[in-house]
Amino acid sequence: MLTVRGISRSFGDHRVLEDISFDVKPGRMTGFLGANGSGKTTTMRIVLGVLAAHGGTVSWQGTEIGPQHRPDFGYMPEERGLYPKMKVRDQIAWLGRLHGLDRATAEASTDALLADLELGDRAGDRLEELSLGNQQRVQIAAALVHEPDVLVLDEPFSGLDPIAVETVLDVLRKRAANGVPVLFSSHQLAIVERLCDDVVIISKGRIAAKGSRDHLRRSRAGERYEIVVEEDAGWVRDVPGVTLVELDGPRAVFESVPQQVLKAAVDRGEVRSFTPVVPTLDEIFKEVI
Ligand SMILES: Nc1ncnc2c1ncn2[C@@H]1O[C@H](COP(=O)(O)OP(=O)(O)OP(=O)(O)O)[C@@H](O)[C@H]1O
Repeated sequence: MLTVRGISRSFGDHRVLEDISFDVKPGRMTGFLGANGSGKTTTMRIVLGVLAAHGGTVSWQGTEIGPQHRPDFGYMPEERGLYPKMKVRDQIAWLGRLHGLDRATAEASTDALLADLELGDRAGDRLEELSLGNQQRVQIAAALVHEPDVLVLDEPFSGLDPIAVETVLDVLRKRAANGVPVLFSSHQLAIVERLCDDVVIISKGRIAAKGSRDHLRRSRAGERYEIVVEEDAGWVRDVPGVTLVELDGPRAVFESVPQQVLKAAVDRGEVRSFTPVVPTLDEIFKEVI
């Protein structure tokens, strides 16, 4: 498990991280969310050890991380750092060798990854000849080529079309299914909602919410319900104690006194559906940041 405890960091007088703690568990995809400038990249750089924290610790498998752990990590930095003029396959295999793989293993791993990322036919092209989305996939290959034990990916889905997102998702899920903890930042909340098991949301350098995606959503479901009836649901606002949140013809979203609303609806005629409203990650995000 990757454990982040009490991390703080300032740049000059500007405190950008304060008491950041979370876990990235084996086999789980952890989405790291926050508005622009909230401190995601700074946190990930500290996790990787490329930036020092001013307080707190980062541990991997119970040991505080140090340079000896570098080969265990697969890192996709925010500032993408590959060589535009180098051929895709040569570049990825070379990175594999830099991480200690022998030539045959590096090449085999490169070929398998390029195939999984649907880049096999671009293997002999120079990076600069690829579209931005395909260059992004090459960056992902670069982070994965040495079969790292833990993945830290800064915005791996930015710039990908929906089909490419699926391709990359499959590749990352495969790693997670093999027990690799995956931490990734993203602004694409719909993707995070589908993909991640756990979520960490930071706001202005502090943890705003964290936990399993499902628990986070359920725990914030609160007292909100949706009812759909046969005809206009405007009467819901007249039920004593109710707070009407939204009304759209036969559909009403409201808070409190669910039993009374349901009983009134049954008395009036057919109820099409009656469900608690579980907030989306998008709604939780907007509420906590
Ligand atoms: N090297 C640096 N020197 C000074 N300030 C920095 C430095 N790196 C980051 N910051 C500041 O730290 C804060 C957090 O930045 P960071 O890049 O971690 O945010 P982020 O959540 O990754 O944002 P984004 O979503 O826009 O990528 C910002 O206010 C940024 O200006």
